[in-house]
Amino acid sequence: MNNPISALVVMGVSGCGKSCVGESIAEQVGGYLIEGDTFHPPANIEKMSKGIALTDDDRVDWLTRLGQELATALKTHERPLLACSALKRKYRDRLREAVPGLGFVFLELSREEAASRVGNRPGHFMPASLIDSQFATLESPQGEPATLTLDATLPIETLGQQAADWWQAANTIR
Ligand SMILES: Nc1ncnc2c1ncn2[C@@H]1O[C@H](COP(=O)(O)OP(=O)(O)O)[C@@H](O)[C@H]1O
Ligand SMILES: O=C(O)[C@H](O)[C@@H](O)[C@H](O)[C@H](O)COP(=O)(O)O
Repeated sequence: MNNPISALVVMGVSGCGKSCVGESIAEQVGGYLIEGDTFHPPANIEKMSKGIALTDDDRVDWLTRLGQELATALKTHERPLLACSALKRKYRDRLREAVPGLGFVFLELSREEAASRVGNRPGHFMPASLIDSQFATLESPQGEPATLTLDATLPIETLGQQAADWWQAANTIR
């Protein structure tokens, strides 16, 4: 008997592809994507724009809000997804408390590739100078329940397909 996955978080450091791959998964499964960055309070955006890394305290209310958004989406939409860095175990556990059966897709990327992507992304508040702090904060989710790790250098469509297949397989009654 497998454990079904109710909703999915696409996680990892800035630039790993959470938004792009989240969109691709949503397209492939007919899902509803919540963009976590749009729920940061203005003070968090201001900090990051100035090149100052967020602290645990800065992220508490944001994570609570994201848990609420996901829980609400579960009632109103089929297959909700959340694009959210979710860098630490305790951040992920906060989301799991809000949404039982939550799955995580971890997009694994090197520091160099993440810095290059963020440096070349126009019109975004996140500076490449914060990449080091993202990696310093990151706790890999490998070994945690309902977690899939993918090589974030694969094409976006491939990543979307792999995640969609994994989600579907978890929810197929055998
Ligand atoms: N698998 C990929 N291969 C090549 N480029 C990618 C891939 N995923 C994302 N990108 C590019 O990297 C940048 C960051 O992607 P984005 O989805 O915004 O990441 P995140 O939401 O994790 O910060 C964008 O310019 C995007 O086009
Ligand atoms: O927890 C954090 O430190 C932030 O959520 C951070 O991880 C996030 O990456 C930024 O908001 C930039 O947005 P992108 O992840 O879309 O680059």
